[in-house]
Amino acid sequence: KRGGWSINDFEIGKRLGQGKFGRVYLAREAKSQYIVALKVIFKEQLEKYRMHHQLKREMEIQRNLRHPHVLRLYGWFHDAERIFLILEYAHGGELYKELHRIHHFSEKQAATYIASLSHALAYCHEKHVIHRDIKPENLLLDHEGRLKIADFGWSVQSQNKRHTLCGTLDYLAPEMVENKSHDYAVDNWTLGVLCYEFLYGAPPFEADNQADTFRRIMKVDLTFPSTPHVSTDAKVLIMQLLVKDSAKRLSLEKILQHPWIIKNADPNDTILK
Ligand SMILES: CC[C@@H](NC(=O)c1cc2[nH]nc(NC(=O)c3ccc(N4CCN(C)CC4)cc3)c2s1)c1ccccc1
Repeated sequence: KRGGWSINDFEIGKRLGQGKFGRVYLAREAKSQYIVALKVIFKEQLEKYRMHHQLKREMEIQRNLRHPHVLRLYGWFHDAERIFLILEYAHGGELYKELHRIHHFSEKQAATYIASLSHALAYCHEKHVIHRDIKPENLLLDHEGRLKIADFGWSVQSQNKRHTLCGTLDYLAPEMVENKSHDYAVDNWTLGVLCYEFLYGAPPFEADNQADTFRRIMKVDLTFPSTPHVSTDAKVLIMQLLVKDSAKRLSLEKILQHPWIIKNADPNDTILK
């Protein structure tokens, strides 16, 4: 399309999500009738949190990411006070709402999501993109229930200390909590946290307040409720990911070869590459 998009090209539908920097609406491109999600970010908010240039960088990255488990950013445009992102529409909504609705996922469902995330993260790491902010709120489901990592503002958000402090700490790896320089392995830690939460319905280091969550993360204070629906293999994988020394965490490749993943992940759902 020459000359770029404008808000007049779209019919806006219901509001889908609300975040710190903006809102997401269901929208339809008028000529093609193509359904998208339109994320509206207020420039004033961006300036206030000095996020503008970081947003630009993240948008460039996200635009170049093409993977079945990464939500597409088709394009963007802006007007005087807002920036609009044209995003893939994920018909199934937010994964964490599904998790809270059924309390926990089966081992097959949990393993499928962990395999999908591992494939998506391996792809992102090839492109030198570290997610750093994976949590159930950033995971969406498409019309077939397949996982999509959303919210391109990944390093934008995790680099902003204020945001992390007011958000949940449950997913932060020890090196993030200690504010050390971190590398790709933070995502492997997060996969361990997510695998635990998918199976037990709550993250492993949950506590009544931030200080206790910090302490539990730093100590890797990991306990498994005794429940019949979680196999030993699942616990072994979680223990191989929730390792304080980031160099010792299981690699993404090794996760995909793990007996629990091989046994439980649905090969159709975890699209290769
Ligand atoms: C991940 C957070 C991020 N979200 C996005 O970028 C988002 C991008 C994007 N694409 N498609 C979405 N779909 C939905 O949000 C959605 C929600 C509920 C749905 N259902 C309700 C229950 N029903 C039974 C089925 C249909 C269906 C789709 C979202 S959210 C964000 C960031 C900043 C501000 C707002 C939102």
